[in-house]
Amino acid sequence: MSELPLHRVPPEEYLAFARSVSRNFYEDESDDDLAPWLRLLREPAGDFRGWAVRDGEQIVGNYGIYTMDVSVPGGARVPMAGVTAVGVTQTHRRRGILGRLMRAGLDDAAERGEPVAMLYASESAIYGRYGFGVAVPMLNYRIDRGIRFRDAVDPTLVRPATPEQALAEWPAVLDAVRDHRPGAATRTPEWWRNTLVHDPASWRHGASGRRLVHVPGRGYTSYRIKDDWKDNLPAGEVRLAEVVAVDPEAEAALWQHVTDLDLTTTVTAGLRPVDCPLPELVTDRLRLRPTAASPLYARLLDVAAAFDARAYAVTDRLVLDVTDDLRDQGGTWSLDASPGGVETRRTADAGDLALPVDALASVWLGGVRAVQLRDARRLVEHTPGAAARLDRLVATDHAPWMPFEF
Ligand SMILES: CC(=O)SCCNC(=O)CCNC(=O)[C@H](O)C(C)(C)COP(=O)(O)OP(=O)(O)OC[C@H]1O[C@@H](n2cnc3c(N)ncnc32)[C@H](O)[C@@H]1OP(=O)(O)O
Repeated sequence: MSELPLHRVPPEEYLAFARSVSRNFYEDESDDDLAPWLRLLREPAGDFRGWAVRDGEQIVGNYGIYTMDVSVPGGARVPMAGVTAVGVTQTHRRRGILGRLMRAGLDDAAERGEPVAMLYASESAIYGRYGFGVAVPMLNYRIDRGIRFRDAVDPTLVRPATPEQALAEWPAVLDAVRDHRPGAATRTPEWWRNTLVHDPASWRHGASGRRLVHVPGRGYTSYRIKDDWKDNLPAGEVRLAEVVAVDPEAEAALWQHVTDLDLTTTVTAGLRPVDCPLPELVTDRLRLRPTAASPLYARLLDVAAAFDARAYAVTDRLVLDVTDDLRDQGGTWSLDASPGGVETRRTADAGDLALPVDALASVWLGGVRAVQLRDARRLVEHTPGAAARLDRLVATDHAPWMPFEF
């Protein structure tokens, strides 16, 4: 059987592309529901790239990349291919269509000089084979209403925000947080409008429209409330989109606000950093129930550029013996770093440790410890103590964090 044709999707085909994405996620979105997303795909500032495989007139495979950047330790921003909208029609699965789309997307990203591709996976078993490793582990919290805080913060700090105010002020708050949080991306103007202004009913999943509140210039959150009643008593759920704050007082004030809203009993907060201050803000932490969130995965496309872009905690030199079955990033790399500078280059020296490229992506932002990878037999130490030395080298003050999905 001949291979189905794969092509780069031009903007005039984005509606057919979006319909295909929606179908492959088993969603029945109307063209009206898809309109805000289409505006985002067509936004010149977004520079979206899409690929599709066709069978006759029908798109049977879709794959997209948002042109983004990601913060790295030290505060620099690195170009990043944000892989999204991956799907293959039910009747065409397990014939290698995703594999072909993935190769096309990663080739394009590498040619454009993006040293890393990142994605959220729908199912965790899919992307390791393409060299993606967990780079930003995160937590979800389910929180009881009325949880007690150690130190009460002035509740009047939290103010309602209009979408216009939020559009004007919140991007700068997110950007300031990225200076000390590796792993975070930002949004284009149209993306912010989809986050703050546009709100079709299909995005609400039975909950209210968004409520926007902020500590002006210092922090923000938006949430929906899912109204519910049990035994004639209110049992609503506050569904937080993201809580982002520059300073500890603003963060505490926002948590205090969202965890004591009348007519609710529960707060759900997704995609929190593993060092979220919330458990330390409260006296009764067992009323916070953390579970593992869907992590952000990374695929290194240029090991030297990715490791040269970030800052290091101590001075050391390690040789990493990397295997990469899919692309050209395998081989021995010398990582020669100090708080003052870094040089990552290919070397003929023997490796202090050996690991696959997906495990190297897990270590890149300090999100997963090399010692843990060694203990799981995903990294082999040739020089005793090399894994712990790598951990000391890549250590960061704050854990990596990506506050939103894409
Ligand atoms: C970043 C994102 O957008 S995540 C969203 C991903 N999309 C979805 O989950 C929507 C529903 N699922 C789908 O559309 C499809 O099943 C996809 C896109 C996940 C996979 O597409 P396919 O064309 O079937 O994948 P393809 O045939 O290229 O499979 C490649 C390999 O991955 C494996 N694989 C594919 N899907 C899965 C899965 N869900 N779990 C485990 N392994 C998988 C295949 O078995 C195959 O393995 P092999 O190379 O050892 O034979």
